[in-house]
Formats: sequence, C-alpha cells, structure tokens
Amino acid sequence: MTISVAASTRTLTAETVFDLLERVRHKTPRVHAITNAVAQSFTANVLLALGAVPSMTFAREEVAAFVAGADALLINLGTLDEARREAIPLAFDAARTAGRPVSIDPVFVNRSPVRCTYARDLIARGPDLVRLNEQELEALFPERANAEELIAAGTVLAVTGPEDRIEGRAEDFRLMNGHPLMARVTATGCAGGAVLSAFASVETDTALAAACGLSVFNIAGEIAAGRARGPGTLVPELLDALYVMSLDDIKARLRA
Ligand SMILES: Nc1ncnc2c1ncn2[C@@H]1O[C@H](COP(=O)(O)OP(=O)(O)OP(=O)(O)O)[C@@H](O)[C@H]1O
Ligand SMILES: Cc1ncsc1CCO
Ligand SMILES: [Mg+2]
Repeated sequence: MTISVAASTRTLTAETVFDLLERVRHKTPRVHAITNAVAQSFTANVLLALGAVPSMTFAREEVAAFVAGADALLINLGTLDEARREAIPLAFDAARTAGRPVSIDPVFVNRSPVRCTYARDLIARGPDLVRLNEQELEALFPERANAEELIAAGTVLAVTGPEDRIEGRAEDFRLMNGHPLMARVTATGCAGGAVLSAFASVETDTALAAACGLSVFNIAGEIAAGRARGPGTLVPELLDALYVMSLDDIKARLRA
C-alpha cells in the first residue's frame, strides 16, 4: 500500500545523516525498549554499538520510573504476553508526561486479530512513530484513509522491506539502502526500530530522524553483508559496522 499525504519527497544528504549519527553518539541517549523476547539481546547490542544505551525492564512496579528518565520509548508487540500488556500503558503515560518520543512496532498484527485490535487502540493514542513491514501495514489499515488520518495527525510511518518509505505529514522519504541478508536474521526490523527511537531523541522532526536512522542501520547492513559468510556472521559484522560508521561510509553508500 502506498500512502500519499506528504507535500513532497525529500532527498537526504550524507552530511545530514552523519550529523544526526554524531548527535546520537554525543548524547548517548537511553532508549527504553519494551521489546519481544526474541529481539531483546540483539536490540540491546545494536543500541550499544550505535552509541546509545538500552534498558528493557517491563516489570509493572518499575517500568514508569525507567521510562521517566529515558530519552525515548519503544514499544514492540512481538511477544505480547500478560506482563508486557500491563507495562505498555504505564510506559506510554510516563513517556508522554516526560515529553519523550514514543515509537510502536506492531509485530505480527497480520497473524492475530486480537493483537491487531490491541495495536490499533495503542496507535490511536498518537505515537510519534510506527515502524512496520508491508504485511503489518495492510493488516492495521485495510482502509488507506485511516493511515492517512494518522499521518495527518502527526504520527510518522516507517515501512520497511526491500525498499523503505518514511511517510510524514509534511515530507516523505524513499530509502534504497539495505541488503536481502538482513531479512535472514531474526529481529533486524525490531532492532532497526530501536535505532529510529535513538535518532528521534536527538531530532524533533521525526520523519527526518527516522530516515537518517534507517539509512544508518541499512548502510551498516550493507557493509556487513559484504563481509559476512551468511546470516550468522552478519550479526557481528553489522554491530561492528555501526560502531565505526564514518561520513565516508555514508557518502559512498547512501541511496535516499
Ligand atoms: N530485500 C531487502 N533488501 C534490502 N534491505 C532489506 C531487505 N529486506 C529487509 N531489509 C532491511 O532489513 C530490515 C528489516 O526489515 P523487514 O521489513 O524485514 O523487518 P521486519 O519484517 O519487521 O523484521 P522482524 O520482524 O524480523 O524484525 C530493514 O532495515 C529493511 O530495510
Ligand atoms: C520470531 C518472532 N516471534 C515473535 S517476535 C519475533 C521476532 C521478529 O519480529
Ligand atoms: Mg517486524
């Protein structure tokens, strides 16, 4: 589904992408990620390699305090069990009170009607960003008008796949970086979502933050794929590529 409400498609420069990356590295933002059990370790390592700091507690008694002091909140629905279900509204409220950006990753809403209803209600609260793949987008918004309404109200959509699109109220982006091997490792989408949260903590233009964050993550994926022997070695190579990414790396590869 292509959603078209933005006034114009914006092109990124390598300098802009690197500037935001450097802002993340200098700020070392803490991203509180209520994420799924499969994605936790990879997501935490991606955030650390990027220069951010992860926290992942979802205990009912503690989650609000963790989020109140964090720089961004990520809510990922991949393993939506009882404890996470209880923590999510507490976390959302705490992030809103603290004025921190909220991102939602509605994993597998296309597989479970109950989850799809839950995700729709959560997204109706107006997060700053929703990151999802094409199948999840179709399940959440079978009516294109509903996605357009959400974007018009200020939520940015980041739709990933072989190509990525960032859809914002004023501008959208078309991103061509990445590598097919990234889809052969679990939770690359989830970990990429955490990168977008880190970028949203240093840039209030959420669409721009998402475009730069996803470009950095996907360029790291490309560099890693060039060195890896397969999915197993892609993971450590991707962490290393994120850790050392330079302006020259971005200049050589950015397609946005
Ligand atoms: N064929 C491809 N070519 C280039 N990049 C890709 C390709 N497939 C996925 N990617 C990139 O890999 C990352 C994961 O995207 P994908 O859409 O597969 O996420 P996802 O389905 O949410 O994954 P998961 O739920 O396993 O975390 C994104 O950064 C995306 O841009
Ligand atoms: C495989 C899997 N199952 C629930 S979450 C997850 C990670 C990819 O989203
Ligand atoms: Mg996903």
